[in-house]
Amino acid sequence: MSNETPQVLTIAGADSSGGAGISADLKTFAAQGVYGANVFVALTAQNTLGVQDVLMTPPDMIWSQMKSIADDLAIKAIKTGMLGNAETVALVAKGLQNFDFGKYVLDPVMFAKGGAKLLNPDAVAAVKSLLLPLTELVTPNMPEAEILSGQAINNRQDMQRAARTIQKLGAKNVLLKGGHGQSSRIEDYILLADGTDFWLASQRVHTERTHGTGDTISAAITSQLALGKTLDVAILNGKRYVDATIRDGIAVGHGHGPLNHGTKLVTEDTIEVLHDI
Ligand SMILES: Nc1ncnc2c1ncn2[C@@H]1O[C@H](COP(=O)(O)OP(=O)(O)OP(=O)(O)O)[C@@H](O)[C@H]1O
Ligand SMILES: Cc1ncc(COP(=O)(O)O)c(N)n1
Repeated sequence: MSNETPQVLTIAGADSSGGAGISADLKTFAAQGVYGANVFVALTAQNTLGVQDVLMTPPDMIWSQMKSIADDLAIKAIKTGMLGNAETVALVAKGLQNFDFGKYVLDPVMFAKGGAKLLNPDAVAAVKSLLLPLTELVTPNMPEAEILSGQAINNRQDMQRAARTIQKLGAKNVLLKGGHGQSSRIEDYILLADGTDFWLASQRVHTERTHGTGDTISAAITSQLALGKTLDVAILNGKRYVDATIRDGIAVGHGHGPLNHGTKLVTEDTIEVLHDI
């Protein structure tokens, strides 16, 4: 790593199986060539089969971690993942306003792949009112976008409408991820601050090994922003990276296995950029 290596931060939860949360973020940061710092807001006892236990970090300790980083490091971009409850959401929002951590990518993690709740339902209002207005980009999956927008999503028009609603709540730019579902073609929708939009389409990899896809794409985009890329390029490069980590899979665990963050696969041709669909 050279002296020019940008520093980024993740504020999220720990996954003991190493596939999602802060583990996925740090592996992605390293693969993208940035330096990653971390604030642990929760520990989870978790594996590829589910979440067995959760321990939230005491609020004072969350604040101390943020302050320690702000006092010493030069963070260029930040992402948040699992935040757990409304108190932590409010504290992180205060930290984002108090310290300069650069451009902010919000992955509004609500559930693990197996369905376990990673955000109390009563914290959704705090995410909407306190975090969305601070974001450079928010990256909901379909169920999260339905909850944030209050609108059902059954087709592409619904995705566009939900993204517009989320933007009206204060998010500058929106990436609505299309990974959920069974269709063989996956379409992610991007609505930018100036009202322009585009889709990123790819072929679904038919695999159970998708633990941490959301963490990985948001961490890759955060890295790309810290490296100075424009948002549209950052999103495309983030999508290419997560696609390669899924396509070049590894066998770990007995359920929703993790991604291959160390992949050397280059998948430029597998992602289509579409302005009209
Ligand atoms: N089976 C798959 N094959 C190819 N790409 C996928 C697959 N599953 C997800 N992706 C891609 O991975 C990225 C993350 O999408 P997804 O909708 O899975 O997010 P997520 O549900 O937030 O992930 P997580 O479950 O980790 O929170 C998206 O760009 C999506 O298109
Ligand atoms: C600590 C933590 N953060 C985020 C996720 C979401 O990832 P996934 O939905 O792929 O399980 C997770 N399972 N655990």
